[in-house]
Amino acid sequence: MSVPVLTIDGPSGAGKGTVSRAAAKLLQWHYLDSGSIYRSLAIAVLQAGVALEDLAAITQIAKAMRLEFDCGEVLTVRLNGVDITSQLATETTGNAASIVAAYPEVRAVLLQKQKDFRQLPGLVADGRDMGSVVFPDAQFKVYLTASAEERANRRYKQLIEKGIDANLLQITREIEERDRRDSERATAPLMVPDGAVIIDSSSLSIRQVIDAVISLVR
Ligand SMILES: Nc1ncnc2c1ncn2[C@@H]1O[C@H](COP(=O)(O)OP(=O)(O)OP(=O)(O)O)[C@@H](O)[C@H]1O
Ligand SMILES: Nc1ccn([C@@H]2O[C@H](COP(=O)(O)O)[C@@H](O)[C@H]2O)c(=O)n1
Repeated sequence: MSVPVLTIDGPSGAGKGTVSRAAAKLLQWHYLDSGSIYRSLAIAVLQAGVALEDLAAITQIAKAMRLEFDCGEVLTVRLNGVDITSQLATETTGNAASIVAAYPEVRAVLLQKQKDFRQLPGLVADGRDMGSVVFPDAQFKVYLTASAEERANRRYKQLIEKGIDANLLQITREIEERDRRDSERATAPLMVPDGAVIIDSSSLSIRQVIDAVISLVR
């Protein structure tokens, strides 16, 4: 029997990470934060001073980069041996990640790295194409969404709590731009995967969403 997978896809700020981490903990399954792979690549590209249009150099960096994940209470990521956790959550990183993630060549290089997370006793995988491309045979699929306004408010609060300077209007614009780029790209666009249960969390608490997701699996 194949290793069970619960995929949680959706737009930025819908609550995928929060809900996926909680679900993985409750189920005692592994956790894949696929966005952090694209974010790590974006950091590597920015650190190397490579332009976000330079596909050949970006693909090379994607092939060569060495990532280590520590999925404790807080996800820790090391890029080529250096802890980059504090840079992962910034909007600069997220926006650059969404640009490099649009290249099919880059996605092809990173596909196997994501599939390798499928280990017993099971996996909760969070991203944009988990249920459609990376784990199309997943036993449980969720598409988690919320209104752009609610997602921008959540992101704003999250950044302020982390002590990161933020502007609500700018975040709203960036979320809408990221939604557009992620949904309109030709390869692995953000979409509701076949067989996914859609949860709109705009007026649900985090607890209510976690309960709904867990009840699908149990
Ligand atoms: N149902 C909810 N109600 C209120 N706040 C929520 C809810 N779900 C998540 N949040 C909050 O919204 C913020 C964004 O959540 P999270 O980082 O999990 O989203 P995400 O979908 O993983 O975003 P991204 O794809 O950009 O990483 C967090 O501060 C989280 O606590
Ligand atoms: N499966 C995925 C996951 C992420 N991306 C791209 O990375 C950006 C950052 O992702 P976060 O979930 O950490 O916000 C996101 O905007 C996507 O462009 C992806 O393409 N596929």
